[in-house]
Amino acid sequence: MSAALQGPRAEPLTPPSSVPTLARRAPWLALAVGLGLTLFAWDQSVHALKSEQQHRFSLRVGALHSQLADRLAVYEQVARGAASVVTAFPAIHSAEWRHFVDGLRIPERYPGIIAVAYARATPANRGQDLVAAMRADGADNFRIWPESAGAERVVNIFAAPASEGNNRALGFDMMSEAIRRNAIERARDSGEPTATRAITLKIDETSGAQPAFILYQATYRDDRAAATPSARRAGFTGVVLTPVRIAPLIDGLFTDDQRDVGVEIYDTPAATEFPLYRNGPQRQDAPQFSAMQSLMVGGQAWAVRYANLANADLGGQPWVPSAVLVAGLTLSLALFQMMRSMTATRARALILADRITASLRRQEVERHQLFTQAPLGIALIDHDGLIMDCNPAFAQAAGLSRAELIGADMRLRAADQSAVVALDAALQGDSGKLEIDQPLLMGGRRGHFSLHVQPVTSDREFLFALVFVEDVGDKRRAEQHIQYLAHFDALTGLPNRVLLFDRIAQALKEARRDGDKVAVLFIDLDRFKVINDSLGHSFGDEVLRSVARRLQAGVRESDTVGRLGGDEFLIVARQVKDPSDAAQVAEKVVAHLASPFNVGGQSFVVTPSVGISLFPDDAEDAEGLIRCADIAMYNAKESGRNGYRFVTREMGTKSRDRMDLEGNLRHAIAQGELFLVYQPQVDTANGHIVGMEALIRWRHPHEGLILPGRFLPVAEETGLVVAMGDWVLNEACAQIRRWKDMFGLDIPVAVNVSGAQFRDGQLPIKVARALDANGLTGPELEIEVTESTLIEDIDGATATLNALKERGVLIALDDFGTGYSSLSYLHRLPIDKLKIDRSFIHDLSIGVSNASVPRAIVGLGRSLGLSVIAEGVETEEQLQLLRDLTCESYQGFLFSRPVPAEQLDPLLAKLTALRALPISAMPVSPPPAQPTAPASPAP
Ligand SMILES: Nc1nc2c(ncn2[C@@H]2O[C@@H]3COP(=O)(O)O[C@H]4[C@@H](O)[C@H](n5cnc6c(=O)[nH]c(N)nc65)O[C@@H]4COP(=O)(O)O[C@H]3[C@H]2O)c(=O)[nH]1
Repeated sequence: MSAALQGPRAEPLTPPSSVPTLARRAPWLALAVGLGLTLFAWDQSVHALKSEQQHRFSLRVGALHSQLADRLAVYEQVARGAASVVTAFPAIHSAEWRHFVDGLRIPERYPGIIAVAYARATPANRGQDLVAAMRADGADNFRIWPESAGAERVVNIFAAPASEGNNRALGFDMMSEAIRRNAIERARDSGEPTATRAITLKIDETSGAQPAFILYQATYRDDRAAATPSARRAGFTGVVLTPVRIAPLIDGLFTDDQRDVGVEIYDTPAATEFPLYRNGPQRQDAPQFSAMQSLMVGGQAWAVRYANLANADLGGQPWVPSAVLVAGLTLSLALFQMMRSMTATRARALILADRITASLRRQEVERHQLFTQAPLGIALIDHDGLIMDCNPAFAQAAGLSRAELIGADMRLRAADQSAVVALDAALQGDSGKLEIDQPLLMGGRRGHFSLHVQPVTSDREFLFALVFVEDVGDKRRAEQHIQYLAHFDALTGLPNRVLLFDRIAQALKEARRDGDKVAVLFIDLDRFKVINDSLGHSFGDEVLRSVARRLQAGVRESDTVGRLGGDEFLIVARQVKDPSDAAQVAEKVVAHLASPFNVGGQSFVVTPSVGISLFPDDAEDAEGLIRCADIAMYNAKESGRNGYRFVTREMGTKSRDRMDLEGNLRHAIAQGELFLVYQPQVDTANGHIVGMEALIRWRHPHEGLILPGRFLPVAEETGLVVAMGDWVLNEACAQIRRWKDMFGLDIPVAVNVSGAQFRDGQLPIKVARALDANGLTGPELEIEVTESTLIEDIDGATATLNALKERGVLIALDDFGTGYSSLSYLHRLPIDKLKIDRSFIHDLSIGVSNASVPRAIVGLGRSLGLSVIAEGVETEEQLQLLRDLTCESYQGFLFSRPVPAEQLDPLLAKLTALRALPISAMPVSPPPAQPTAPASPAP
């Protein structure tokens, strides 16, 4: 198949170069833009969230800071209030102080304030007065401490609510300690609430450091003293002090929902290392939001740092950035995917388009190849009958060039009118087929063409007509040849059986019409098988061709000579008025074949046996006539060959008998109807029995004894002869065994084997089995085979004979002298004995021959070292002649007919006795021939 006609190859699905780069990159660009926008939106949403949270944080910080400032202001108010009380009641006693402070309900309302105390300023030298006054007020153990002091003392005289710690602080000179002193002096000078830096309160010194501060509010002798610092210093009477622990102060300030904001307080804005207060566990290094605020506490600047703790709920919608991110990514990827699939679809579409285009191109090429290379002639004809196009095969069939054909008017130029009709029909929409034995177009080549004219339409509209042309010349010739082979004999060229039947049928039709007779002559060549077997098939074929020529030359033209097969010919003679007309034809046949044939340098005579049947006398159809002629031919053969016979009623009966015989023979073996007779073979010189030949007989239940000449041909034709031969072999061996046991028989018994047994290939095995079964060694048995059997397949026969010889049996060549072959093969065969055919012995007695053949055979035997026996010796004269020829032995009616085995027992007994005699006592002349009469009908 040409490459153009091959199917499309599987191509990889890669985008073709025609898909633009931009289109291929578009999904990636879209993905990049999508991701960019997503990140931007996410960033914006994060910023918005942060701003919102920052704002909320600021609001909360503002609220917290105000709360803190407010509380401290309230605490300052407490100090101020207490100072007002002291100013109003300078002589206030400790009980009244306690009463006043208890009324403030400090623990509940002012978390972190440890006490509200009052310290009185007194010059150092008036300290004892103060102690005395205090003791007089009920504080028995009151003393001022520490004792070493400056010129001015400010001594803690009242502290409420009463507690062990507060009581312990009584008498403490606060000017003795720098931080306190500093604060008191600022308080004294300013008249405003003044706080210390962060300190550890005296009451906490033992229990552990807790950041605290003390808020001082100075008291004066009268309010006017507050006008200037010096006036205030002059009118200074003491200070109200409120020690405050910072942690409780702040802790109590915030509600639970405010605790997610971390607060750190430092007492100096510069030192933010160690906080006075921290409400979170640890300071966060990088809190999300933080703010530093300052706070004035008693004239002391505090720094307050606010920061959102990790768990801070700053409101807003924190999920929004994540949602934006997820949505953006999803959308970007979806867009990417969609664009990719759109690009892939487009790419696939382009690939498909490419493929379809390629496929269309290929189809175009294929159509063109098909059109140009088609062995069928194709022409396209338009609606005017003009040739639009045609392929080379059409041009070749037409015998014109393509240029001459294109545009030619097919209808005007067609040489055959039927082609014009078919074309007209096609132009009208009808297809048609025809065969023409003309040129396709006038002026073109003549040929035998098969034309098929086919209109081509689309939507019922005629497009053009197609004319297919096939040159069927060769086909027709082949068909004619096949026809010829089907009806004619390939070897001779004569009509065969099929045509003969046809010719007879035709002749019968004519004869019925004209009231004539038809004669059928069945011709079989005598002894043709021998020619074929001995001289070879090609020789036989040449003889058959020569016979055919002579037969044809000898009949009228209206008669038919045919060959049925093998050496059987048939002549059908018409217009036969009388049987004598048929006889004349037969005589002519015999006469024509009478003169010798010369084939391959050899000259010989072939004689025919002819059987004649007549219509309507003998049969009314071909089959019947041939069967009758066949029967008549057999009769002619039986009657001595080389002649003709008309079929008779009796012949028909005989033929039927033959068929009956075949049927009965099949049962004969099984029914035990066969038996053997034995004919002695005698030494010509001394008359001693030297051997015996076993011969088959059939005792038919109705017909009595039947000789082999009648049933053997049937057995051979049907193949029954093989089974029959097996039986003979076994029976003969069994008889040898019996005779051996009875008389110590030591002469061979001969058994005939047919050609079929020989060809069977099993003969040596069967012989060995028969010998073994009867305990025989081999030389007791002699196998007789005819010359023609050997010549059929000389190599196969040699092998069989050698195998038999190896087993020890003797071989005799039967009917010797009747064959056509040269005798050159003899020395190659392991033969022991030649048997001169009885026809030569018979000829001796009637003086036809001068004994040249028997003499030659005896001479041949001697030269080859073979013994020679003559068959059919009936007279003393024949015996004498054989003695003269020094032929060693003979068999024949003269000595004994073939007889059943038991009839030979006396002879064999005698033979045994003779063997026992000394040689001198033996008779010199042969014993008188005493043909033993057969027990049952003479065999
Ligand atoms: N006119 C005349 N005939 C004599 C004379 N002496 C013997 N004959 C006959 O000559 C034939 C000799 O046998 P054959 O040539 O082998 O010829 C045999 C042999 O070819 C064949 N045949 C016989 N028995 C068998 C057998 O068992 N197997 C096969 N395959 N063939 C057998 O049948 C042929 C005919 O056998 P038979 O009828 O028994 O005929 C026998 C025998 O009866 C005589 O003096 N005058």
